[in-house]
Amino acid sequence: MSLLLLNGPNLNLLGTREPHIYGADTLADVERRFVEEATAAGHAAQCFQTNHEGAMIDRIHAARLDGTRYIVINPGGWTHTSVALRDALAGVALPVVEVHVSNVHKREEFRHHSYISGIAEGVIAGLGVFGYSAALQFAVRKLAA
Ligand SMILES: O=C1C[C@@](O)(C(=O)O)C[C@@H](O)[C@@H]1O
Repeated sequence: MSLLLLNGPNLNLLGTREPHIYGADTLADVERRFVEEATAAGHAAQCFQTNHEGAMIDRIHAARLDGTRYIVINPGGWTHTSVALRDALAGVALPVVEVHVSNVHKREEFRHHSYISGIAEGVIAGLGVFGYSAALQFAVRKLAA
């Protein structure tokens, strides 16, 4: 296994949640595409979504030992609140790309700050669900370099 896609709280509602902001694709669509695109690029992939911060932190810790070489994460609302999530990602020392479906910088001010960006290799926001594919392509390139 080499690529890990993580989605935080409320992203299980993709496709039905505020579709004018997040679009019509579901999380299942996003995860299927991620695995297909990873496979096409010669990498295994796993996907995980949770609404529970401790469960996300446990999954990140497990990534140390399961062959994960790159993490793509949409931390959802934890982006703007969670030192613990940042510490978990920093703690496992795996490269991270942070993805936001919406352009958080165009939205409410409380969405402008991210606890995650400071430890991420890159940040993608506002490209819709294509952002996950862009992050994957970037990770694949980095792993080949
Ligand atoms: O849950 C989310 C989704 C989000 O991460 C995005 O994908 O645009 C943006 C966050 O501000 C929000 O809390």
